[in-house]
Amino acid sequence: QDDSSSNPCLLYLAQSTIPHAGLGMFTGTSLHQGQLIGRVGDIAFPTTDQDWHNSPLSGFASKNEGDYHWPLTNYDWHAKDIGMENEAEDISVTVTGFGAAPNCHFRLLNAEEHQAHYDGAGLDRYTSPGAGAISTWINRTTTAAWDIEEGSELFVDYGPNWFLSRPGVFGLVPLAENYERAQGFLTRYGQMLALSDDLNDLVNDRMILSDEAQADLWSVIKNFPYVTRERQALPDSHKDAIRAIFGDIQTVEVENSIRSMDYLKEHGKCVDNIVPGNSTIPHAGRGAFATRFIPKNGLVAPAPLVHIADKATTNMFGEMIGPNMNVVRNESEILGKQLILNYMFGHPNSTMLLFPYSSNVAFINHHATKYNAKLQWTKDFDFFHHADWLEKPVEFFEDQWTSGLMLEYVALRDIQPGEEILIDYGEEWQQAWDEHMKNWEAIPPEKDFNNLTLWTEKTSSNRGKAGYVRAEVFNSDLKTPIRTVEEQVYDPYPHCVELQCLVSIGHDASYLHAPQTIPLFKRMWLEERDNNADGDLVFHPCNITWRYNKRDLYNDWEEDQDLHEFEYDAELNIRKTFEDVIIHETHVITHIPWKAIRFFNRPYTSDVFLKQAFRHEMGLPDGVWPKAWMNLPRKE
Ligand SMILES: C[S@@+](CC[C@H](N)C(=O)[O-])C[C@H]1O[C@@H](n2cnc3c(N)ncnc32)[C@H](O)[C@@H]1O
Repeated sequence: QDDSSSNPCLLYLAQSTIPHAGLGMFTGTSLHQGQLIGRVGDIAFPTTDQDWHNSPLSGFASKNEGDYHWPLTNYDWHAKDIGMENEAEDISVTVTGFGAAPNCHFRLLNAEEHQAHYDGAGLDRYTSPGAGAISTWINRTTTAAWDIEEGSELFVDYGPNWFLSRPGVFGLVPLAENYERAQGFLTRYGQMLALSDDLNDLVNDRMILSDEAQADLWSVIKNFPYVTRERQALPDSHKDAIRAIFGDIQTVEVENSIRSMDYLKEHGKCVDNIVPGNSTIPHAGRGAFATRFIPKNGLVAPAPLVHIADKATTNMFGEMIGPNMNVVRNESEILGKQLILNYMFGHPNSTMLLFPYSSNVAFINHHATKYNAKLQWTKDFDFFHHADWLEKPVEFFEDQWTSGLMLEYVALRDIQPGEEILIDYGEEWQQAWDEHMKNWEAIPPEKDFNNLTLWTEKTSSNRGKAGYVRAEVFNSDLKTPIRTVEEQVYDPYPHCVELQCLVSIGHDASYLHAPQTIPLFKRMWLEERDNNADGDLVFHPCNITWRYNKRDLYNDWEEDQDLHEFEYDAELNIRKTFEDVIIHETHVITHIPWKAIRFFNRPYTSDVFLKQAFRHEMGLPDGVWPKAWMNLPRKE
């Protein structure tokens, strides 16, 4: 894997340096602060309204309620952190690679993660049967938070809530403040060992206890039965504790979190043998390409797996009015399936699904005859891969909340650098794809009456609003004037975008106590008031009513930082509740700068929600899929 010094393996999966933490991700090269880790960012999958689609039939009042827990929840990120919050009403995001494999260690957060980018891989919804079948959210990059030595384990920030909400599952992982307190404890402990405030007495070995007694005492402290996060933050060995009294816990932890390159080459698995690129297969989107020569039977990539016991949890339902007059799911109407299903392995005789989550394996496409790789169960990595789970019935996995299975993609022949990696997804998949190709109908943009995607309100005509253009396209166009409501009658924006203005809608409390006052507010847009980080900084839907040319308004407009030539007036219709009273207000705001008017993507309009989008899990062959998991009758 690492035979060329000019092309070393950049990333490894290996046993974490944190005891009992399973897998860890390690860098195969040293990194400078700010440097991209690996070759590209990771792919992200939106899972939408998952609580609602799996809610009890009495339903929730809104799609944001409820708390359906499936194994992928442990690997999910907040949509806002990934830049995907406008995809749907309720959305959580699964990210492969750095989004799933590294551990979190609050003293060693050496890897910083960024947002994903929308890119449809050239699959146009009006012309390609592949549109909507792949994730358009890619390249969520990770960079080094500081200079990192080769062989270091990489840690990302899961956020404290992740651990605070899972004490039973993951033990008491120390948070940043626990390390502070543990460091304080160590200072006192050092003073006690020397019976002196001068910690140099420790170095000079003026301690009141023998080495052996010190080690015993430390083991009593560490092994005391009532676990706390502070105690977990203390170094494991007495030797490290003494070092940490002088340096700090972080220095000791950094040293302990480095594995030698020899160890990684021998015991780790390289996750840098493939990168995404445009697939050689029509309508497939992206594919995975070899970054180096991979010999026959060599490892293409390891694939740790999240298991899901019931594939029905990926079903997405239509809506109906429920017993409490709220919108609940209609059990008899499966409208679609979560996109992530296309990236999971399954078997026609089983309800189980497996999601491979290491870097770039999600990009591996299918070819029924030209496949050059296959899947097999990992034979080593006992600290993670539970071979005995292959004998367990499906019910066992319903209560298993952490992953513990690993497949490997292995080369069936020598693979040259730059070759696309292909596997065989199986006959069922091929049949489903052939069927999809036969039935898929191209719908021209003129027939786009906001009716191509699920859960959007159809219109009877497109009024010229046809075509799918992402908000980002409008937002990056500094030149073109934003159209007023009047202009939009003749020249509307597409259905999929909405204009919003950054305006502070708060006002004097005296008004709120006198709602009989005509709730109309008119004023100029003010930087300090409307774009104030201490304020609410919220965008609200707005109607652009007027446009001014800044040349007519100001002599020195070009000195303005905002080089857009225009300013705008807008009307905002706001609904508020105050002490159970609903108040409708109109805010007329004049002279709004371009930067305070943004286009937003409307929920349920992106390719994932296309009604005709292809959905089918990838198949694992009979010889690989465990018999014990075949809980469905065999189809003829
Ligand atoms: C695991 S993903 C592979 C990566 C995907 N191509 C991408 O761009 O993210 C599986 C999906 O890729 C597409 N795909 C894979 N092999 C294909 C093929 N032979 N023909 C058409 N589409 C294919 C299908 O949309 C399938 O559901």
